[in-house]
Amino acid sequence: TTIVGVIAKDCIVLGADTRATAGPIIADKNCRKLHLVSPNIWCAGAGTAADTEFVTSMISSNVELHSMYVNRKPRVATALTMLKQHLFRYQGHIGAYLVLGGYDCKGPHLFTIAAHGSSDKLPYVALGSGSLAAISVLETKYKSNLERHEAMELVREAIEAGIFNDLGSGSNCDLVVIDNEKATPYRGYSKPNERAKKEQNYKYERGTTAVLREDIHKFVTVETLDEMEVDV
Ligand SMILES: CCOc1ccc(-c2cc(C(=O)Nc3ccc(S(=O)(=O)NC(C)=O)cc3)c3ccccc3n2)cc1
Repeated sequence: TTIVGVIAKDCIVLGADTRATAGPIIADKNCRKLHLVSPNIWCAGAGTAADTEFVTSMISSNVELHSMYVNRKPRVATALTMLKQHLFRYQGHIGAYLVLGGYDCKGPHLFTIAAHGSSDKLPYVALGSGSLAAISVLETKYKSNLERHEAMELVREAIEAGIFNDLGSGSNCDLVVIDNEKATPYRGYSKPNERAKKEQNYKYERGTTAVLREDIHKFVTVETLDEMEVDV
């Protein structure tokens, strides 16, 4: 998995690859690793898929309940605290490594949260097995006050570094851009591994291959089997 987050001039951009693995097996070539927490808060997840999906879904519900209770739009800090406390309570046994990003009344916010409940607040982050490849791109090219499209391209390049240099990452790049008005998801923002259209038509007419012999074996009943002489 490669997941990244970047703070730009007027928005937050989160990105993720779409490969799900089970050991050496690719279990899903187009899974979703960007999760909606609230209309203005999203979370990218690395680690155990069930854990990242469930913990973000649970916090999404609790953030909505809290928002209704206090009668205010959700804050990123609220989601952060709920996630940290829940993950700390389970002492790392919930395998969720998260990049939490959003835009609230206090402006843009970007955090990483590790499975044990520790967190960091940073201008750009990368998590997952592809994070070393991704962070090398961000360290090289990140600058403050990136324009929206610049930040989207930087995140795409960081995710594709993970896709092409980490076997645990692959397939496509999903993005979500969050500004002070709305969040815009881009499912399949880039698809650098799309298979080219097949050059040939591999459908052959019936009869192309000659039938040399046809033996039709009737079903053998148990009685027939008993009468049959079988060489062992
Ligand atoms: C008391 C322990 O507290 C901790 C604090 C921080 C981290 C941590 C984890 C990561 C990290 O991303 N680990 C990680 C790797 C692969 C997948 S995966 O999903 O691609 N593969 C598997 C098998 O989970 C997920 C997460 C990380 C990455 C970049 C920079 C810093 C980092 N720090 C771990 C423990």
